[in-house]
Amino acid sequence: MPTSSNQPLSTRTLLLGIWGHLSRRRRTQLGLLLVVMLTSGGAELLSLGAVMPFLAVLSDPELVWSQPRLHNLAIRVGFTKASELVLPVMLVFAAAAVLAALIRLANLWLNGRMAAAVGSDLSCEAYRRTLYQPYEVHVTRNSAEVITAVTTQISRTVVALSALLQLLTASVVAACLLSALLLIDWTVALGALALFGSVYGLLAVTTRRELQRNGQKITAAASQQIKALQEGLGAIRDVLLNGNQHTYLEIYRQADRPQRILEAKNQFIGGFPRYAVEALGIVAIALLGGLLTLQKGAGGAVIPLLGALALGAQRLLPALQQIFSGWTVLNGFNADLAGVLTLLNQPLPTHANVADPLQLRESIRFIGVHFRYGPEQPEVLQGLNLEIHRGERIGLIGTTGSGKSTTVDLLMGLLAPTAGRLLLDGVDLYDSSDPKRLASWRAAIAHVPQSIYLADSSMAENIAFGVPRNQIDLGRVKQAAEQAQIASFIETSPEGYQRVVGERGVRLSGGQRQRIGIARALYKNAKILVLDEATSALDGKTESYIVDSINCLSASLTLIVIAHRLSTVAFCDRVICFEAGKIISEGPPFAVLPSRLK
Ligand SMILES: Nc1ncnc2c1ncn2[C@@H]1O[C@H](COP(=O)(O)OP(=O)(O)OP(=O)(O)O)[C@@H](O)[C@H]1O
Repeated sequence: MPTSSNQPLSTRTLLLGIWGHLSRRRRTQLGLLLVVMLTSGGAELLSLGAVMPFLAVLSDPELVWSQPRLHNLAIRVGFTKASELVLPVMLVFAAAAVLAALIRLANLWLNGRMAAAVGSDLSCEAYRRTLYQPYEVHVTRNSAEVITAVTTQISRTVVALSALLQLLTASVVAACLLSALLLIDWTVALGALALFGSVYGLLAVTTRRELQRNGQKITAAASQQIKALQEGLGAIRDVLLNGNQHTYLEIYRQADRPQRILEAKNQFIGGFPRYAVEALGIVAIALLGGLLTLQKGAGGAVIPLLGALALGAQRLLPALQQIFSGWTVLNGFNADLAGVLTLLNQPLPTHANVADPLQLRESIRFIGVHFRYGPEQPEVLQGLNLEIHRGERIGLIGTTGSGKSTTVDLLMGLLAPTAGRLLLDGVDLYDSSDPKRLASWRAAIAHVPQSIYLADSSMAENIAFGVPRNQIDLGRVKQAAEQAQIASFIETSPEGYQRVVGERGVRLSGGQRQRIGIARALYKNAKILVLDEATSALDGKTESYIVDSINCLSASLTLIVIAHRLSTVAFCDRVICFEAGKIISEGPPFAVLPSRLK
């Protein structure tokens, strides 16, 4: 399952793992973004460097004018007296500040765009890899956890990436500001670094564990929240009948409340040092001001130095705070990064996914097939031996849970045998020399499952399921609908095949949903048709019309019908009866069914 393990990987390892999934183009863009960050830092350096001359000229222009080097430079540029220096120096200072702000702004915008682009790449890649997982992976997963991973965890990963980019920008800016402060007064710069560095360092060491622990709990609660929503809304009929909304609300609340509280806690940890450190900064500057005045005397020499240091601190402290809060976000979202990385690390199948349908010539054969849903699970099929010939109509019957649906899932290549072999015309379905064999076999089969999933789109789109809207063959849709005995119902509505069925087909009856499912399977025009309790909601007359039209399809159509209603399989060539994962009897319906009907 795509959640983090109990032993969290370090944030660095997770980020490197995610980096490994980025395309070369994105990595190049991130490299260019680093250049923008460096420029941003350079601009900060420039604007801070411009403060000293600006304040020096403002506080005492004559002092500057009296410096031989500056004086010569000013004369060469065309100035004649000290007071003329004020305006140009002010303009240079303002221009440097505006330029620095513009570059930071561009940097901020690019950071956001880059985090969004990387987030979208990761999100699509995580979903792509999830979709490509074999069916056995899907049946053992909890869908709420998958939905949480593909939605919430990806969104939180985007926030973490954005925080990382801001952290990097702030680190470059802080390094540049510190270099400027080192040039202005190295003792003060080093003192500031030691003071603020140790405060933030101490906080980082003491809060890291808690941030990560909270993050893990938030992820688990987010998954519980989606589960609670799915359960409450999925069982809405029962909830309304039983009037137990409060029970479902309580389940939801128990997942939601701790999540919000933990999120607030992590946000507080990331934000609270700001106020403490700012106060510390002001105290340090006040102390420094007093000290410098005592040392150098009040007036002109102290003000520019103090001004530059104050401005440096005013810029440096937010940068340090951004580094810290970015770091807290990364650690707090550690569990989400781990979840996303687990999705990204899902292996992609080596065999092809799309292929032309396989033409079955003779038979499908199960030889000593065993199956279990997991290493710890009981055996569901126990040495199944069965041969189905091309064009045969086979009925599968038996007690509930005896393994009929599992058998057809194996037959369709959705599940692979735990032991034994499945042969198509004598060749193993999992023959490794033909990477297209499995996809080609799946393409040859149409299936109507026990519960049909209907998308909240039109009848036509639901029948031609998964076909892009502009490629739907409406003629084929109508033909399939007629064969499935649903055409007259669809055509009575003014919107006809464009009528929307509602989420999961809520606007339809159970029998109508089933007939759309049958029409969907018939649209595929497959040579092998599997009906798993596909007509259970239909009245006997409608069922027999459908069976008649399926029987007329083609002599070469191989039909496998699972049914509890024994009359449904009475038309089959052969009926196979299952019990506890084994075939207990098989033969023509007249031989097998009477004993079952007793
Ligand atoms: N995803 C799964 N994980 C674990 N066990 C499963 C899973 N799906 C089915 N089983 C188990 O496998 C056994 C066979 O189930 P299967 O659905 O094949 O039976 P069935 O004969 O089709 O039943 P029914 O007639 O009720 O549809 C059952 O005991 C069931 O509990």
